[in-house]
Parts: sequence; C-alpha cells; structure tokens
Amino acid sequence: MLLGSGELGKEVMIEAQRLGIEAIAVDRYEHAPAMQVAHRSYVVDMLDGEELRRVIEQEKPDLVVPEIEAIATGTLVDLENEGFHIVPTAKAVNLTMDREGIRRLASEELGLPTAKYAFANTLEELKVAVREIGVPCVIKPIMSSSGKGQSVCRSLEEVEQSWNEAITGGRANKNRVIVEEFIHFDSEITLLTVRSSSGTSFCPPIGHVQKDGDYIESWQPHEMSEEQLLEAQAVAKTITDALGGYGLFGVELFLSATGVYFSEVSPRPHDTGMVTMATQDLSEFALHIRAILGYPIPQIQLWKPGASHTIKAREERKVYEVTGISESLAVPNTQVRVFGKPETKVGRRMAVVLSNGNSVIEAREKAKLAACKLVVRYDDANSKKNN
Ligand SMILES: Nc1ncnc2c1ncn2[C@@H]1O[C@H](COP(=O)(O)OP(=O)(O)OP(=O)(O)O)[C@@H](O)[C@H]1O
Ligand SMILES: NCC(=O)N[C@@H]1O[C@H](COP(=O)([O-])[O-])[C@@H](O)[C@H]1O
Ligand SMILES: [Mg+2]
Repeated sequence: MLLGSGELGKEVMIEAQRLGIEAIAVDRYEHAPAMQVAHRSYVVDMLDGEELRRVIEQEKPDLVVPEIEAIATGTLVDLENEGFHIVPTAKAVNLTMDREGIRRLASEELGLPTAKYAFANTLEELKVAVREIGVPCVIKPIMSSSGKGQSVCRSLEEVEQSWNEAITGGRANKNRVIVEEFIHFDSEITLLTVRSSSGTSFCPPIGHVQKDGDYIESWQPHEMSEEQLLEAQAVAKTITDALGGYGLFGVELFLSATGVYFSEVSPRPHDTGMVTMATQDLSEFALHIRAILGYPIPQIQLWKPGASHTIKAREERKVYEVTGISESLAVPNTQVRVFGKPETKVGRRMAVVLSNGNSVIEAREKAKLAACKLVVRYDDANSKKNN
C-alpha cells in the first residue's frame, strides 16, 4: 500500500506491477497519478491517524510504503509495533517528516556536518535565532516540502516577512520554524543510497538546480573528486544505517570548498532521481521495489549520462492539457512523462522531460530544449476564476 500517489509513486507502482504485486494507492485526492495504475485506491486524509489506521487495518497490506512526508507518522510507529511492516522503518518515516527530528539525529547524535541551525516558535524567538545564526540564513517551516514556506532572510528587517511565509506555507498548523546558516555551496547533489539484502549500494551522484526550494533540473553523473565522493558516501551510509530497513533513500548534500554538508534525506525515491529513468539499468523506482521486497541488487549500472527538466503549471485550473509532446519528442534520446494530475496549481509539477547523451552537458541541453516545447494550456471557460 502506497501512502501518497504522486508522480514518484506512479513509477513505484508500475515497478511493483511489473513483479506481479497487488498494489493499492492512497492519497488525499481522487485520480492521483499512482491511482491510475493501481489495482485499487482510497482517498484518505493521511494526516488523520484514525482514518489512516482504518484503511491499513482494512487492507492489511504486507508492506506500507510512504511516498510523501505529510502522513500521521505517529500512527505508523504504533502500527509497526502491532506487526505491520512500514517501509523502510517507522522510525525513518517519523524522523524525516519534520526537519527537527532528522536534523537533530544527523548533527547531534551522528555528528554529521550540517549548516548551523536553531528553532523558533514565535516571531520574537525567531529574531533571537537569526541574530545567533547570522544573515543570510534560510528560514523554513519544520514541516514542509518542495520549498513551500521557505525563504532566504538577508537582514533583520526581513525576519517578519520570512516568519509570515513560513507559518502560511507550512504543512501542519504548527508555528515552528528552523533557521539555517546559508551555505555558499559550489553544487548540491542527491546521493541515491539503497539498503537491500545485498547490502548498501550507491547510485552515481545526481547534481541539481533548485529554484525557490524546488527542483528544476537534475543530471547524472555529477562530476566530483574521488575524495569528495567517498566523503559523500560515508555521510549517506551513516544516516541511512541510522534510519534502517530496506529501501532507497535520497540523501541531499551540499558540496563546498570546506567539505560535504548533510542537508536532508528522503526515505523513498527522490524527485531529482527521476533522471535515473533515462540513465540507469534500474531506475530509482525499480531499486526501491527490489529492495523493499527483499530481492538482491548485485549491481547498479549507469548506461549513459542524462538529465531531467521539470514542467510546472503557472495557474490554478481544473481543466488543462499538456501540449507540444510531438515537438518535445522530436529531440533525440528524449522521453516525456506527463503525470496526469487532475488539476493544476501555481508552481505544481505536471510533467518531466528525460534525455540522455554522450555527456551531461549534451543531455542537459536536450532536456532543456525538449522541456521548452512542452506547454501547459488552460481551458479558460473552465478556470476556477471564471467559475
Ligand atoms: N542552509 C541552506 N543553505 C543554502 N541553500 C539552502 C539551504 N537550505 C536549503 N537550501 C536550498 O533550498 C533547497 C530546498 O531546501 P530543502 O531541501 O531543505 O527543502 P524542501 O522543502 O525539503 O525541498 P524538497 O522536499 O524538494 O527536498 C535546497 O536544495 C537548496 O538549494
Ligand atoms: N519533493 C517531494 C516530491 O517531489 N514529491 C512528489 O510530489 C508529489 C506531490 O505532488 P503535488 O504537490 O503536485 O500533489 C508526491 O506525491 C511525490 O510524488
Ligand atoms: Mg530537499
């Protein structure tokens, strides 16, 4: 049972189906991408522990596979104690659903290098925290993803604005924020790390560009020195061992002249890792399914350098279409994934383009060109504004 049924879940679901698994999709809204390829589905408020428990107890799945962070993870901890199998572990899902849990584990328990950080519950506490950390700093709700509610605060005058953004952009009704020292990194990567019956394996590093805290473009492999790669793998091994279980993890790291910084980790496939559908023999989704079913992963092979580029909506509409697919597919070595989300929202990721080539530079150029050809078009008569 997949908890969360977006674009990443849809690919996980397809990989499960390929191995003959009976698969159930759950999300907060109807016709979510993974629901379109599941045996059956449920619409549930996954932040409501009772509703979540009801659907899990009804279906009694062999594996409960969280796909998003916004889940009543305390209930998953209880269900694990009662004998349900939560992927990769209820501890991993519970700690990574809020920034405080995973940051304190990484920095205070495991001693991994991170940006300096502090927490605040009120605007007054935030002003104190910003003075302590210094500017520029990054302010984020403790519960949010894809950059929602996140801002860079450049002076004490901007603290109030950052506070307002964080408390309106956060996922839960919790006025708690994290302040992080701004890391002037040279590049940032996702190190996909798989824990399986074959031990721990790493995919070649994925470089990416983020805008407003959300990913725009990713590529693989990201060029880094052997020394830096070993440092990154050591950080990834430490954090994933601490979280435990079988599955694929997306370990987010900042690379700078002063070393490798741990940023955060997803105990599940990562959005920037969609590029692996164009580069590896086993995509991150195939790896996740293999790992959680207990199957071996003797090796992971990079076939070609590749890149991904996202396509986002600019408006909120109930009726839309993605046009330009033919023009996009005319770019060589290119594939398109249209997620099939039932409606658009401002900034919502609707599709991704995947390209490969003889070099990362070539693949990035192709993916960018192909992405420019894809356009999200709206039917004005059915727009929310006009209704
Ligand atoms: N301390 C920092 N210093 C510099 N840049 C940062 C810092 N924290 C975050 N960023 C930038 O913002 C991006 C998003 O941050 P982060 O991963 O914490 O947000 P998120 O909401 O969890 O995003 P996602 O769910 O997509 O991973 C990072 O990938 C990085 O580009
Ligand atoms: N960075 C996390 C991430 O990319 N998660 C992916 O986005 C979906 C939510 O999309 P939505 O907000 O458009 O419904 C999630 O279900 C997951 O597939
Ligand atoms: Mg992130």
